[in-house]
This record gives sequence, structure tokens and C-alpha cells, in this order.
Amino acid sequence: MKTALTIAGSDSSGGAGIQADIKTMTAHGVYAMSAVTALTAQNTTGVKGIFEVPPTFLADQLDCVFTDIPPDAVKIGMVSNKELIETIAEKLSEYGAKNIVLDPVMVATSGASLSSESAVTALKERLLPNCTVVTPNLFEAEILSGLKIRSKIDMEQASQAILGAYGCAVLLKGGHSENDADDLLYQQSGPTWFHAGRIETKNTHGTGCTLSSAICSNLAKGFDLNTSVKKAKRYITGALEANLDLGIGSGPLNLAFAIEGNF
Ligand SMILES: Nc1ncnc2c1ncn2[C@@H]1O[C@H](COP(=O)(O)OP(=O)(O)OP(=O)(O)O)[C@@H](O)[C@H]1O
Ligand SMILES: Cc1ncc(COP(=O)(O)O)c(N)n1
Repeated sequence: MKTALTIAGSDSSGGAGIQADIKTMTAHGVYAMSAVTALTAQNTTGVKGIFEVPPTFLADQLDCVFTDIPPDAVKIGMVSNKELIETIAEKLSEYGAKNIVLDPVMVATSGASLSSESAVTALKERLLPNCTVVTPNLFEAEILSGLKIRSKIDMEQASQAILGAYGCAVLLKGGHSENDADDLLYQQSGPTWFHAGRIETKNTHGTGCTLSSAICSNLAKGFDLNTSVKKAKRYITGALEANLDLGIGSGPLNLAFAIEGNF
């Protein structure tokens, strides 16, 4: 069985973070493992609190995973401070981790900040240069590229700038654009667009976590990046269309809408 590791924060409401990652990896038929960076007290209406783990304890979790069941792919989600980011960079390098998907989580769907300024700098310097693909939304891509994004041409320019500066492929997500939910994969070989019509729903809690975990699962199974993104886009679209309606705020997706192979 192929294996994947998520390094991310816990979401008590189960829609984002570690919980979304494990559900997604399981739906893909991949064995999921986790290294928790922080506990959050949150639900569909917002984040009530964040409790970060000490960096040494994150290091212990990573040692336990890598010395026993080395993952075929790794996904990195919410990492809220510089010390935790440095720990991850050191451990991934020590164990020669491959197929690394970095979701640069900065703000939750609800608007709560899940990162800090020094964490963003560390993310750029320590994690971006070593990941296979980074998956920013429009806001995060503006921060990473230093460019304003208002059109599809802007999306191509910002992705090209991130690829040029850090050397990793970029999947720029269009979930927050005003038109269709079209995502752009930018690699050395050039741009590829992945189209999806916009689904009218308030229930988008965890879309970013889910997409990056689906890509990670597909890489673990041996698919190339292009195919991994194509399949992950089908999965996220299906999970949104399944139209789960839980909670009073921005609700979670139905990550079990299909069994492995149906997306
Ligand atoms: N309303 C929607 N209809 C169709 N696809 C969507 C919609 N919202 C988001 N997506 C898709 O979900 C994935 C995640 O994109 P998004 O830009 O929302 O990421 P994010 O901001 O990191 O996630 P989140 O909104 O959970 O923080 C992308 O593939 C995006 O195109
Ligand atoms: C622990 C954790 N990690 C990530 C997110 C971002 O997910 P979203 O932006 O989809 O709410 C979150 N809300 N909580």
C-alpha cells in the first residue's frame, strides 16, 4: 500500500487540516500518517483558539514516522511559526523526503489568521525551494510573488515569478476568483489550466486542504504532477458537488462521496 504523511494543524470540526487530509488520503486508498503542528479549536463559524506544539515534539513525530514507515509523499499545511517551519525543513532534508506538496495556509475560509509574518518569510526561504509543488490561493500567491492578481494573465505572471524565485512548480487556485474556479499549474515546461465551473455554495471549508491532500495521494501512487492535479481537481469538484450541508457557517465537503478510482 502506498503511504502519505500530512504535517498540519488539527481542525476540531473535522472539515479542514489534519482531519480533511486523512479523510482524503483514505478515500484515495493511501495509508495516511500525521505530524500535528498545532491544535485549533474551530468550527464552521471560525477559529476560537490555536495551541502550537513545541518544535521538539514535532521533530519527535517526524522521527517516528520517517524511521518506521517512510512516506511516498508528504503534504504540508498549517504551520504557524518560524521554529516549526525550520524543524520541518531540517527533518525533510535529513530523511530525503520526496513528493512534497506545500499548501501555504495563511488565512482560514472564515477569515482567521493561521500564520505570522515571520512564518511567511521562513516558508519562502526554507520550504518553497524544497517542495515539488506549492498550492497558493489568489491571496497567498500575491504575498509569495509580491504581485497583484486581477486576471488570468496576472495569475500566469505571479506563478512564473514564484517558479523563477523558488524553483518549485506552482498550482495557483482560482477558488476565490470572480468567475469560474479555474486553477493554473505552472511548471518549467509552461502553464496548464484546469477548468471547473463555479459551484454556488457557502460550504467551502477545507477545499484547499482537500485539494493538496488529493494531489499528495496521487503523487504517492506514482502519477506525474500533471495527472495528479487533473485527478485532484475532479475529486474536489465532486466533493463540492456532493453538497453536504453541515454547521451554521461555511460547512465542510463530503470527502467520502466516491470510492477510490471513481474520480
Ligand atoms: N465555489 C467553487 N466551485 C468550484 N470549485 C471551487 C469553489 N471554491 C473553491 N473551488 C476549488 O477548490 C480548490 C481550492 O481552492 P481555493 O482557492 O478555495 O483554495 P483555498 O483558499 O486554499 O481554500 P479555502 O477556501 O478552503 O481556504 C480549487 O481547486 C478551487 O478551484
Ligand atoms: C487546522 C487548519 N488548517 C487549515 C485550515 C484552512 O482551511 P480552510 O481555509 O479551508 O478553512 C484551517 N481552517 N484549519
